[in-house]
Amino acid sequence: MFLAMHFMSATYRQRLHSLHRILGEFRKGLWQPLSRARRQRLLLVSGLVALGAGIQGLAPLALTTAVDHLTAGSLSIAVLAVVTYAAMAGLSRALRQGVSLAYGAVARAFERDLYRQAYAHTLALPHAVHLDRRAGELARTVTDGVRGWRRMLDAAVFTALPFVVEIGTVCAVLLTADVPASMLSVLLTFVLIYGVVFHRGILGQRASYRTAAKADAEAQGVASDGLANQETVKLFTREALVEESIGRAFARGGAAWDLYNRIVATNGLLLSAIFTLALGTTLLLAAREVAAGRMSAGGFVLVNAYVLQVVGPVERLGQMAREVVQGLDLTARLRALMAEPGEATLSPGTQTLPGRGPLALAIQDLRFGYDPQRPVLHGINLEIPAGQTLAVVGRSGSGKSTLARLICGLYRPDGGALRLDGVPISDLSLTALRSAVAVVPQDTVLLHDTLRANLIFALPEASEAEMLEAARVAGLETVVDALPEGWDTVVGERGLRLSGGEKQRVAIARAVLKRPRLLLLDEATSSLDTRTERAIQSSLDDAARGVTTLVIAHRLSTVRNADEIAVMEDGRIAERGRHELLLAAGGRYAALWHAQEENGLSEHDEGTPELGYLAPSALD
Ligand SMILES: Nc1ncnc2c1ncn2[C@@H]1O[C@H](COP(=O)(O)OP(=O)(O)OP(=O)(O)O)[C@@H](O)[C@H]1O
Repeated sequence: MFLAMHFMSATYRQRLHSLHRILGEFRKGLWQPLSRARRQRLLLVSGLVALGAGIQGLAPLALTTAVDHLTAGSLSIAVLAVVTYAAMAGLSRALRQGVSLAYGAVARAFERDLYRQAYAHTLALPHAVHLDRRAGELARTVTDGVRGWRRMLDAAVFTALPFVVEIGTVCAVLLTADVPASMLSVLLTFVLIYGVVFHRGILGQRASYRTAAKADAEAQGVASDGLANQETVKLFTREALVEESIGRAFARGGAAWDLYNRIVATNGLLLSAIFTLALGTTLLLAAREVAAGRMSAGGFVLVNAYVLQVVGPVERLGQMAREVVQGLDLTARLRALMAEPGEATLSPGTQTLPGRGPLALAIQDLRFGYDPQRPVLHGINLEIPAGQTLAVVGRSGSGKSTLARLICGLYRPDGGALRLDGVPISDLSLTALRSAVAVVPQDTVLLHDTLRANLIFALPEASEAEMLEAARVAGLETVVDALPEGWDTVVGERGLRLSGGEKQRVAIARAVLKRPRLLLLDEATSSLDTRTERAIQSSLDDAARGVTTLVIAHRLSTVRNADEIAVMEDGRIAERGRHELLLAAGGRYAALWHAQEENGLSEHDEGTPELGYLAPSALD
């Protein structure tokens, strides 16, 4: 009654339902993308595992025959039966070992496919998702998830499958052999009690396992935060503080693991007690049958062997449940991540941009906020005719970079429209849009690779001559010449071995090499010293000639020649016009210009290029 209630309860059905859903995910995420050859190999491996389990399940029959013939005095048959028994046991073990070898290759292929698929999906997630996560968190989610799936695959092939085959064989033998029904029902009752106790134990373990794993992940987070800030830690001599907080975080994890181990040990003891009772009771019943002459000595051996054989798989099933539960916990975050829609799903446009050459950009009533409660752009209207340059200037935080991010499709507007050559960018595929646009961002992050690899990343098919020309335009040649390994210099993680200005030159060279139809320069030269900036500015002007360009700049002197200048204020365009016109109007632009002039940051005639470092606060 209790058992029936247990298995019919709503939570149990709910769990079955979620297991069904996960199996669906397993099929979709792992099985379907597998190549035919890998599937066949996995099926072959599973077939061999099942064969091994079947042989193991039948082996006690040979032992029973041996005992019966020994007691009956027919030695030769007994010897044959013993040899068969040993051969069966040996074969089933040998199969297991051989299969492990073949399985290793399939499982590694599973892992490779999963890593690739998971990282491809993660890369395709919207920009905002990446900004919201802590560095390293996504990589950890993927690694844990792949480990979890691998555990579950191991458990399915090496535990669940042999369990089904072995139990099936054992049941078939016990039902066909002449074992009294009373003994079978005692055995079945013990197996069910064992199953339920185990199931409850697993639930208790699961909660403490989660707490322990969470504490561990937090401790790892504290440690990686310390490493990521190593420069600050050293400069403030705070090593001891960081070490202590790392130690405390890991100690919290340690206490949680102690609790988990105690629960596992208690459950193990309880299960051993049930097993001992089951074995003892069944063997006593069998002994009574033998004493009453209703069962042969071989039958007694058979019962003993099969009690062990039933409990063995049930125990292994317990291990499997533990593996699956831990696997599910490990994959939980990856499964959630894989369910998040990628950029292409959120921006399902498929159109391409016809023609070649510069694109006309039209922005109408563009509205956007990162947070719906806090709008950043309040209805922007701008156009850049094909081949012209528009400069956007304004205070820090007024929304200039946000505008650039919307143009590249990194975020989707809340309202209004952006059109390239009359085509709404929401109708374009992201590949078509981003192939046409090149961006020089405020902060350039580089790949942990050589300078050459970083530059050629923009256009892998570019010739050496094209690459060198792009480097010349960006003033990168001088940087390369000064490096001992020239183009083969590895720039360090995120490009940390280069100065800000050097990285910016790589970014400019990349944009030039890409030959875009729309160029976005987001304070592209802000990290350069004034003299270098001026040299690169004129090269950039050459490169931008004939390319539609949107320049975001703080230093107004760098954009005075733009075809049009728009002044942005609190997410609105406050003024628009050419430099001279805006200056004459005496509005916000003129005020900014004069403020920079006073700070020596603007050059008001061509002959006095006395510019200093521009602190962003100079505009505020
Ligand atoms: N990823 C983000 N999530 C939430 N808010 C953001 C995000 N990026 C920027 N903001 C906010 O949006 C506003 C506009 O930022 P934006 O970077 O567009 O300004 P900006 O004009 O380019 O500034 P700066 O000249 O300093 O680069 C700011 O208030 C900023 O805090």
